[in-house]
Formats: sequence, structure tokens, C-alpha cells
Amino acid sequence: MAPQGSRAPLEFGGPLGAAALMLLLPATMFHLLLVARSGPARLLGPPPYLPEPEALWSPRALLLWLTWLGLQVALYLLPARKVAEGQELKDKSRLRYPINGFQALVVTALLVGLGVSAGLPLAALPEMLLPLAFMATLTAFIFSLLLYLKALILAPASALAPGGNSGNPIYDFFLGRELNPRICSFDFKYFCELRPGLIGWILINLALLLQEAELRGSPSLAMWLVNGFQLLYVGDALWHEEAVLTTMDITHDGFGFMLAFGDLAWVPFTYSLQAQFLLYHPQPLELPMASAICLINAVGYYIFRGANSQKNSFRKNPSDPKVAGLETISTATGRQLLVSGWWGMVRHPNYLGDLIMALAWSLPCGVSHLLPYFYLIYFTALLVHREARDEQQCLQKYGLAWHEYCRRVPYRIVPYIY
Ligand SMILES: NC(=O)C1=CN([C@@H]2O[C@H](COP(=O)(O)OP(=O)(O)OC[C@H]3O[C@@H](n4cnc5c(N)ncnc54)[C@H](OP(=O)(O)O)[C@@H]3O)[C@@H](O)[C@H]2O)C=CC1
Ligand SMILES: CC(C)=CCC[C@@H](C)[C@H]1CC=C2C3=C(CC[C@@]21C)[C@@]1(C)CC[C@H](O)C(C)(C)[C@@H]1CC3
Repeated sequence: MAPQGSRAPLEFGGPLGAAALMLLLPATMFHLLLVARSGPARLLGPPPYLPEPEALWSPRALLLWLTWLGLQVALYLLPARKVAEGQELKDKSRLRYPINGFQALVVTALLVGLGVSAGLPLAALPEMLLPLAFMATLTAFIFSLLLYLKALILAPASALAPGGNSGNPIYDFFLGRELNPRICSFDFKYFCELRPGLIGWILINLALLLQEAELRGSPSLAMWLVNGFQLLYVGDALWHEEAVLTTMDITHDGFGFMLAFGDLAWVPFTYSLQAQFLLYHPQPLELPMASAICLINAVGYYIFRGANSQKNSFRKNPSDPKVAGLETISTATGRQLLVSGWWGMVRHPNYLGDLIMALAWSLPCGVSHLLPYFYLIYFTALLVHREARDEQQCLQKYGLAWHEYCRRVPYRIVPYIY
């Protein structure tokens, strides 16, 4: 975080990199959607065909997309079982967030279940992935533009994110100017991070599983595994919704095109790639291998959840009995750094758990194609880059204390390796 008044260093290749990513990310997503349903399913080859413009535009997809967004907004606005406070802001205030994401997942599941039993053709959803992805991308661009203009016209300097006020419109549009864009108590970043995209991802997976059942009589074991692992991941995210309040996206990053497109389009349409691949390329999976893959996912989840919950508990209440007895380093900011427990083994242990789970999501798809491993490859690059970004931010936040932490905990993500 740059000292007050100065500008943070540019990231993602500055304005040129941001412009390139705004073209490359949607293009990559559409490439993956096309390749996953093609016979060869070659990740590095050209897309099997370029869709006609009308294949991207469908009134039915627009209606479905708007209905989906409307449902998730309505569920977000329902009375929450709990309201949590975010981290302290620059002006010492704390925002309040509704903790009702798991409730939204359950109500969505009940509504979808009722719909399917009443004849809703959910299994037909995979045929609409292209136009739905187009709607999500269009929404991300329009929404980001509105957020940019809102921040430019209405947001005071104290509301700006550390990185999103470079003064370059392209860069600030990509990274997001405002840290916590809201209208009344509706927090756009918090809503988009955990609701339409994450729950939409699971709905797409379910639709692919139902279509495989229609095509082949029953879903494959591999499809069950991928659906189960990713339902666990999303259900866990929503059950521990409050933990997102101490993550980088909420505490540091502005809400611009990168996160808007990431939340609304990239997550549901590229994170469901393994299930998409399995629908069009059934993979045999023996029970012993399936058991081994379940064990890999369990180990990843144990590390992921343990590390995230430990840091979140500590940040919420350093005197929490759950983190009592852990060794810490004091910093000039008054906050402390954990230097034992998960965060004493390696820096960002939570990333290691997440990457192990990413491997477990790909393995049920076999090793005949690279496509199902796209998520693991992309995610490794994302987390290595994210870890470097976080190191810079923490170095600026904590200075010598961070150097001491790095001396005591010299490895990043993978102990003894990196
Ligand atoms: N599936 C996906 O696409 C993605 C998943 N994720 C997952 O999201 C989770 C959250 O990751 P992310 O958002 O990057 O942020 P993290 O949860 O890793 O939080 C990073 C922050 O934690 C604090 N911190 C770091 N080290 C310590 C320490 N030793 N003691 C106390 N606090 C510390 C610092 O903030 P401060 O000190 O200011 O509190 C730092 O900025 C991870 O599990 C990651 O795998 C992330 C990105 C994408
Ligand atoms: C290439 C591209 C478009 C980058 C944008 C990155 C986003 C897709 C991710 C940035 C941080 C994320 C987090 C999750 C999903 C992906 C994005 C938005 C997350 C909600 C997944 C579930 C986890 O339990 C989590 C809540 C910890 C996590 C938070 C960060």
C-alpha cells in the first residue's frame, strides 16, 4: 500500500497490460467453451469453429441471465442470520456485511429442485453456455463502466482503492477505482464475489451432470466427483462467508473490470470446464483411483480451510481461544503477524491447499487431454502472481516486521521448495 497521497506502483503490465487482458480474458473464455465441446478438445489448438454472432446473442439467454441476477440480488437482500463488520478502513470506520450466502445457496437449490421436478429443462442449460457467457461478459463491461463513472464523479479520495487511482482511465477501469462501491448497504464487490458467479458455477455443473444422465443413462463417476468437489468448495466459501472479509479482494483491491468479469463470467464459465469436458469426453474412472483422488482433495481442503480460518479468526480477534498460544510478530501498525501454526509453516499456506484441490478437480478427467488441467495451470499462475502482489502490499504495510516474518518463514506457498 503506497504511503498516503502517493500512487501505488502499477501492476498487471500497467495500462497496456490491462487493455490486453480485457481482450485476452474474454477471448480465452470463449475459446475454452468452444474447445471443451469439440472432439479433439485441443487446448492449444485453434477453436473448432468461430461462432456466428447470432450464436452469442439469444433473448432466452438474456432473460435467464437477468432472472438469475435478480434472484441472487433478492436473496442477498433477505434478512441475514448475522451481520459482520469488515476490516477497519482508512477513516477508522468499519462496513457491515450480511452473512446470508449459505442461505442463498440453499434457497437457490430448493428453487432449482422444485423447478426441475416441475419440468424445468435444466439439462438443456449447457446448450446456452455461449450466449450466457456473452451476457455475463457484456454485464461485466457495462457494470465496470458504471462503477468507474460512479467512482470518478461521486467517490471521495478516502473511498479509493490503493491501486485503482493511477489517473490512467484504462488501468483504473480494469483494476477498479473504488474499494467498496455501494448503493445504500448493497455492497457490489461483496455480492459479486460470492453469489451469482460462484452459485452459477455449481448450477452449470449440475446441468452438465443431468445432461450426461440423459445422454448416457447415468452420470459418470468422474462427473460425480467433479460436481462433489466443486460443490464442497462453493458450499465452504458460503458457509465461511465472513472469512472473505479478510481477503485481498475485499481489503485491498478495487472493484473494476478484472473482478467484475472474474466474478460474473470467468468463474462460472471457465471453472466448470472439467464438467464441460466430461460431458463431451466421458472418462472411465476406477474406484481405487477415485478414492485416491478424494484423498488428495481432502488433504487440500484441510490445508485450505485450516489456514484461512486460522488467519481469519486471528484477524477478527487475536485473543480468540482458537488462535491462543500461536506465536506472533508485532508490527508498527499495531496489527500482529502469525509466525506459527499454518502461517508459520509457509507464507500463504492457504494457496497450497487450494492448488492441491485444483489438481484433484482435474485428475478425474484422465491424462489424455490438457484441457481439464487449464484451471490448475491458470490458477498456479494466478496465485504465484497474487502472492507476489501480496508480498509487496505487506512489505509496504509492515516494513521491517515483514522482513522478520520472511526471515522466520522463508518459503512461499510450498514449504522447502519455493
Ligand atoms: N479459486 C480462486 O479462483 C481463487 C481462490 N483464492 C483463495 O482465496 C483465499 C484468500 O486468498 P487471498 O484473497 O489472496 O488473501 P489471503 O487470505 O491470503 O490474505 C492475504 C492477507 O492476509 C494477511 N496475512 C498474510 N500473512 C499473514 C500472517 N502471517 N499473519 C496474519 N495475517 C497475514 C495480510 O493482510 P492483513 O495483514 O492486512 O490482514 C495479507 O494481505 C486463499 O485460500 C486463496 O487460495 C484466491 C484467489 C482466487
Ligand atoms: C483471470 C481473472 C479474470 C482474474 C480474476 C480473479 C478472480 C477470478 C478471483 C480473484 C479472487 C477470487 C476469489 C475467489 C473466486 C475467484 C476470484 C474472484 C473465491 C470467492 C473462491 C472461493 C474461496 O473460498 C474464497 C472465498 C476464499 C475466494 C476469494 C477470492
